[in-house]
Amino acid sequence: MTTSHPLGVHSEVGRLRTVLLHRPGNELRRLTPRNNDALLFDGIPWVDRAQEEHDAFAQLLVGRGVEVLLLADLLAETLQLPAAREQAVELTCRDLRLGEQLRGWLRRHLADLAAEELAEVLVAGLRNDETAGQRTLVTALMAEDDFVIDPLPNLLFTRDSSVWIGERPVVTSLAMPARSRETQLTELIYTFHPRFAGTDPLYGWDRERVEGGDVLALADGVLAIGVGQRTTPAGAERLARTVFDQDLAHTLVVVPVDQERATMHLDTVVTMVDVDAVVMYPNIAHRLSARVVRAGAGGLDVGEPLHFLDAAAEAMGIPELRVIDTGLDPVTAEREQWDDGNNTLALAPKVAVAYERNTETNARLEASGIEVLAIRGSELGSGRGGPRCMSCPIARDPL
Ligand SMILES: NC(=[NH2+])NCCC[C@H](N)C(=O)O
Repeated sequence: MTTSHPLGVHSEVGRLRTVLLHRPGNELRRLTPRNNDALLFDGIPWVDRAQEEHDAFAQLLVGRGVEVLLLADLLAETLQLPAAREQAVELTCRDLRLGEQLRGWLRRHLADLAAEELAEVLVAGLRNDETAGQRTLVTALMAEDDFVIDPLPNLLFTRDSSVWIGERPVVTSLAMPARSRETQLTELIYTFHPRFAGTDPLYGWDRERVEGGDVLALADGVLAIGVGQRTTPAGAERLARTVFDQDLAHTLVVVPVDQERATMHLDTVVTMVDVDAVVMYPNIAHRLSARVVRAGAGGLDVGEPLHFLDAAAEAMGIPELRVIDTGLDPVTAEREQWDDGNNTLALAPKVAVAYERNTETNARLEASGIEVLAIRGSELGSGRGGPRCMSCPIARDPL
């Protein structure tokens, strides 16, 4: 293990020191052609290969001196603590679909599991036919393969279920039913795990919707927040008030994003690759707008809509936010955007991890002086997320 660095994130591109990943596991084996849409996957991944791809991603990061924390390890360690276990069991069993009888059994069953086993069930879920032959009206009427506890295949995208703003971990609040339980787990980890003792988590899983994929740390004190399919206007407002009150940022750049699957988060269309440069989906680059929001007397001071690049540059206090011109024809651009070509993870200024399949976008990045570290992702990508989605930076060096 690498030596640990002070926790905190003040930019998108400062040298990455510590990152939270989730190695995909049995939760992916729950996907079927009948449930994959609801579980937000566009296909049925070959799980062994997805794990190999993910291991290679993690190895690349370790090779570059990044400390990789795995969510399942942190969760199992957290669940060693009785208070954490109790909270986990209580929240999981709240689900109304269970009914009182099954809930009672589930409480006892979960309470008896060892920490690693409990972590596994919380992530991979539990099917009706795995309830040890419980005979209740609910289990009798549910199909055998219905879930009593839903699996969390999108835990892979650790970017969304928490985000560090300065020295504070923010527990987000996810919009889609298939993901809402994820942040109960990140909240547990940040609240109880000794690695995070002394940090003070913000926000919470049961608040107005904010997803980490919509949050970009443009510069110290300046955040961009996408509002669209996932983060709601009310979520952006609550985040603004929270970060201003806590002095974690002075400016928010609020960016409306089309409410479509292809652009479910801001980071599916724009990510930073240098202190003053972004890679951006060319088909919308000209029409992405934003409002600059600052703390005002008695509330929020909300600016008029500007072009995103102008709003961001103004907020960052720089003359221009450069766009790496990927110059792609609209069809290639659309294909590579769908495959997360714009979803790069910066390891340092001008160094970014990207999916290898987006050859044209990557070639243009290289031509603009960005070192591209290409990873395979044919299986990982079936959940519609790239290197940035699959990583939650916990420590980056100041710029
Ligand atoms: N930050 C991101 N772009 N995350 C991608 C998340 C993909 C995931 N299947 C979902 O629909 O939620």
